[in-house]
Amino acid sequence: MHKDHIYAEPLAHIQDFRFDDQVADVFPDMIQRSVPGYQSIIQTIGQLASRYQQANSHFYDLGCSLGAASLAMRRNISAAGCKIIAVDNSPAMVQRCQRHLEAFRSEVPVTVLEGDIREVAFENAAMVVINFTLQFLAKQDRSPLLKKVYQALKPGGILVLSEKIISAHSRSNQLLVDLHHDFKRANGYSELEISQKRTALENVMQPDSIAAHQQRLEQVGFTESTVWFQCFNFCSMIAFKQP
Ligand SMILES: Nc1ncnc2c1ncn2[C@@H]1O[C@H](C[S@+](CC[C@H]([NH3+])C(=O)[O-])CC(=O)[O-])[C@@H](O)[C@H]1O
Ligand SMILES: O=C(O)C(=O)Cc1ccccc1
Repeated sequence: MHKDHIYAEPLAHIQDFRFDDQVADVFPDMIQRSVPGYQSIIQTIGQLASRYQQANSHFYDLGCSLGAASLAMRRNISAAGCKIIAVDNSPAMVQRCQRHLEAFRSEVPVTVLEGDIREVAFENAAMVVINFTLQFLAKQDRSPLLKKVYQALKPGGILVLSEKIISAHSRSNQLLVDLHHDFKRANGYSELEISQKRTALENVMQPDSIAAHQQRLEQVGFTESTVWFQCFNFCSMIAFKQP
């Protein structure tokens, strides 16, 4: 596995973070060392696929990167006529995701699409996963996407939404950010790596608060949602479409 050293040396000019070849090559290491609970979240997505599968339905992985959530769902689907659709707009990610999925055998078909999740049409969904992707969309694009997801879900279907979050209170927000930075340091990132990556993400990733997410989910039609995971400033929610 390739180790992430992208921000290890001082950069004269820190460019906005992009999901290019350089990032795709180190992505498993980067996400593992940067997102507390990432592995547990992926495993739980598999468990949820097992519980919420419906025959003849679609499972979407929006902003799939290398397809970790798709692989977890695929291992857990046994119902007839199911299909996974993984979407990402980064050619570097889509290329590697395709290869990754081909490396393991399965009965469940997976289609990997290179495209913008704001433009792709969804239908017939038992489960939609948006694992750390909504945070990269402009704020005004978030509700329209979630509305589209709500409309594509079958009765009894679920959305799994994982996000980096901010807290509205500055003291708690600062503590969660500090604890996250401790986590990165404990995983071998230097102060320079932490601060240069933080700068690179500043313009491209705008987290919402949990309250803002809950309000948006309700506004697009989800009458019930719950936070099932939180560690520091990272959380994962499940939103339900009524059966
Ligand atoms: N508009 C867009 N359309 C399609 N893809 C997009 C868009 N914007 C960003 N992306 C894609 O969303 C992914 C976000 S990473 C997801 C991890 C994965 N879910 C995982 O479970 O390992 C999270 C992170 O790096 O923090 C990248 O691959 C982008 O190319
Ligand atoms: O690294 C960080 O500080 C993060 O917020 C998480 C992350 C992980 C991988 C790509 C972009 C952001």
